[in-house]
Parts: sequence; structure tokens; C-alpha cells
Amino acid sequence: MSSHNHVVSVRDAERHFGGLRVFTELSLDVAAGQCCAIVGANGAGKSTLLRCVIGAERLDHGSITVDGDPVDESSPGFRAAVAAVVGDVEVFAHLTTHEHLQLVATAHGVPDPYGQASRVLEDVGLLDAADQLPVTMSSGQRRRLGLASAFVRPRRLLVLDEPEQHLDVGGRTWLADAIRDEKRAGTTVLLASHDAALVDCVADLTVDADSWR
Ligand SMILES: Nc1ncnc2c1ncn2[C@@H]1O[C@H](COP(=O)(O)OP(=O)(O)OP(=O)(O)O)[C@@H](O)[C@H]1O
Repeated sequence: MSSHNHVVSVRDAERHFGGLRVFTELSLDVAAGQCCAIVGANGAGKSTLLRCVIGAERLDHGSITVDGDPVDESSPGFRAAVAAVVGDVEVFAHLTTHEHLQLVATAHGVPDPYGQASRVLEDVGLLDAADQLPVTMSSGQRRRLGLASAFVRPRRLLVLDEPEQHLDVGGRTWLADAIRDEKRAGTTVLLASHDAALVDCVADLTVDADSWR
């Protein structure tokens, strides 16, 4: 099938580090509004694949397209389409939570950055931390801020690497609801996770990274 019908298409992908072949001959398609979950043991290669999808790493062989175009993290169209929470969110030390989100919203041309930042802070349960600086936040709050940074901006594809990390029980329930809302809005979600309950709740397609080697 043509990669055109899919938001994400991975074709015959290979990535290796020296003699370590993380994956080879890997192909994968995810349609609009669908969630693909990558599961598997520590070191299986989940993050490596996600980093290749967002353009933070290059494949050694094969191709990845987003909306039919090759991954190019410096292209304005690609950056507008792809929101990622991979690793810790990078923030300015001197900006509050609310200011950080306003900055991201402004950079992505959101019409009412102040209002949008407030709405998303409420959605992710961070209103109480709106005026805090990053250094004063807990690890779970930082995780929520990372997710908020993706939710505050437009997106066609949401890439989440172990988004459940550091979240409390309420946070995990919220996360599952948020991913379901994303799908309903037509956003494609690519998720790496160790949380089987989350994957069960949200995934239309599950890929087992343990089978890559
Ligand atoms: N830059 C690198 N140089 C060398 N080896 C690397 C590099 N990045 C990743 N690896 C190796 O590639 C393999 C896959 O790592 P990756 O981080 O993708 O796994 P993962 O499935 O995301 O694991 P986890 O569940 O622990 O997050 C691991 O064996 C890792 O050590």
C-alpha cells in the first residue's frame, strides 16, 4: 500500500550502533487518528525508533515518512506537524511553567497563547504550578510540563516515549484519556510504553520491539 494513506510510514528501516543491530527490515504504518504502541524490554530499541521518527537520529537504511514526506526536523512543515515528548522537556530556567507554555504556543502560531497555556495547564493538572520555575518542580510535575508542551501546540503526530514515567495513578488515568482525545481529534499517536494497562486502553496497533532482534 502507498505510504500516502498513512501519517507515519516506516519502510525497511535499519539502525545499528557499531556491531549492535537494534532493528532491521522494520516496516510499520500508522493511519490518521490511530495509536501505535511500541512495547518490549529495556534496550529493545523503542526510543531509537522514536528518535528516528522525530529526526533526532538517522536510520542507517530504509526510510520514514510523515504525511508522505521524508523525516526532516528542520523543515517548517515537519516541525508544525510533529509534537514529541521524548526524554526530559527542555525549558528555560528563568521561565515559569505558564510562560514556557506561552512561548511554545507563540512559536507555533497559536492565536491566544496566554489562554491556551492556561487551558492546557488545567488539563494536565498543573494550575497550582503555573508560576513555579522549573527547578522547583517535582519529577511528576516536570513530566506533566513535558506533555503540556506537546498539547499546547498544533500537531498531526504525537510521539511519546514512556509518557507514564513519574506519573501518579491519577496522572496515568488522565494520560489515557488525553491520548484517546488525541485520536478522536484525528491526531496520530506513536507511543513507547512499559505500562500494559495504558497500552491496552489506547493502542490500535501494538508492535513488540523484542521481536526486532
Ligand atoms: N548512541 C548510542 N550508542 C550506542 N548504543 C546505543 C545508543 N543509543 C542506544 N543504544 C543501544 O541501542 C539499544 C536500544 O536502546 P533504546 O534506548 O532504543 O531502547 P529502549 O527499548 O527504548 O529501552 P528502554 O525501555 O530502557 O527505554 C540499547 O542496547 C542501547 O544500549
